Order: sequence, then C-alpha cells, then structure tokens
Amino acid sequence: MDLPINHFKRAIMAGEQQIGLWSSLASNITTEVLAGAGFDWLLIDAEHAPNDLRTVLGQLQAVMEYPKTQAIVRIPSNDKIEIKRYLDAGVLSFLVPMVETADEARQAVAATRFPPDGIRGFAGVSRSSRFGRIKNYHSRAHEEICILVQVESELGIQNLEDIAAVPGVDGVFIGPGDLSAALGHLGDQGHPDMVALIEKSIHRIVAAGNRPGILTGDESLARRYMAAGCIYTAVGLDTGILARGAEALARKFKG
Ligand SMILES: O=C(O)C(=O)C[C@H](O)[C@@H](O)CO
Repeated sequence: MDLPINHFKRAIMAGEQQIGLWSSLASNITTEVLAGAGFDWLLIDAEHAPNDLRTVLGQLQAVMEYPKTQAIVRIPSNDKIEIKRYLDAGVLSFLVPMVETADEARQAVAATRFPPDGIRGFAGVSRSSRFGRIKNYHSRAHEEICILVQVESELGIQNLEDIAAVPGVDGVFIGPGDLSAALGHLGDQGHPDMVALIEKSIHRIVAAGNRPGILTGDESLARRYMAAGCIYTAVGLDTGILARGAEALARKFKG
C-alpha cells in the first residue's frame, strides 16, 4: 500500500486556489453530505465545535469516498500530545490555532516529525500507516503532512514573517474573528480597519514566501482576500448554512 497523497498540500504548494467549507456539526453524516458538495477541502473543527478524536476519526472515514475533497483538522490547541493522537488517527492536514511566535510554529512542526527531525511518538500499527500496510510509512510520513498555523492575535501579526519562515509551516491562516476581537473590533470582521489589516497580512505572508488562507462567510470579502493572495479560502460554515436555510424555509410557510 502506498502513502496517501495529500492533494491539498500539493495544490497550495502549486498555487492552486482551494475553496473550502467549515464543518462544525461534529457528525460523520453531515460531513459525508458536505464531502460530496464539490469543495476542495473541509475544515473539521475540534477547537470551536463539539468534536473529539473519535468523532473526527468517523469524519475522516466519511470523507475518504470523496478524494477530490480533502479533510483539514483544526486541533483544540498547539499541543504535541493532541497532534500525536490525531496523526495516529490518520490526519494528514492540520490547522493549529493561536500560533503567536516562530517558536510555537516550530513546536507544531516538530510534533509531526519522527526523531531526529522532531518528537512525534512512534506507533507501529495505527491508522496513519493503514495498520502497518503502508511501506516505509515512518520514513516518508512527513512528505504528505501539511501544517497550517493560525495567526489570530496582535503578537502573531507582529511575528508574521518569522512564523512564515519556519521550515515545515506549509501555510499561515488568518483567524479574522479572534484577530478582530484582539484589536478592538469584537464581532466586526468587516470593519474597514480589519479588512485593510487582513489584506496587508495576506500580502506579507505571500511576500514571505508562504501561503495565506482565511475563512469568511462574506462573498465580497472572500473574493477580495483571494485577489490579495489567499490560496485556501473557506467561504462558509455548515452551521450557518443549516441555520439560515432552515429559518428561510420556515418563514416561507410561517411568515
Ligand atoms: O478567528 C476566527 O475567525 C477563526 O478562527 C474561525 C472561527 O473560529 C470559526 O468558528 C468561525 O467563526
């Protein structure tokens, strides 16, 4: 058995825009529904959604039937133990929240590498190696692992270039919600000052030779950030689609 190819990682490295959707319903059924919708990637959120390792595993299995849609997992925190467990479960692409310094970015990368390049614990027969069926798994695993670090604080923005320069950081994702809150615009990601700062940050990440990403449910902002250089762009959330769609249908009959 060959090492699974990380098509998402290869696409962003090639500069090919990847359109994604946030998946927060913590259900293998809804994630399977979304996997067939036509997105390039789904963000399975284990930070701000009631996901745990077992529910994420079920969603990874649900997505497998849709090879054109890749799963990115946002882990609860930048924790080496968490990263090890999600790696062993078969996660290939990570979004690591609240990274503020280059050292924190280095820690995240090291948690995904076996010694001597990192500190990942050795599991001989886990799902990541397809239970020992992938030849040379341990010596090649890093080739298909994708680390996206999330910058969403004032300190993180200050350290953007240093973070982007860390070897093994495949992308720098801007968290507009937390960043807006940190800069005095809580709940107002569309404030002109925030839009300008995010646009400038995207330019900085590109200039640093790395790959920017973002989430926004606002179509005009999504297109503006893509034009600025965002190469993996989440354009909505399953919870929002379900809530607003259900409300609209109810209004049709209930007024
Ligand atoms: O800071 C942000 O914005 C994000 O990290 C995304 C949110 O966590 C997500 O839940 C959408 O609101």
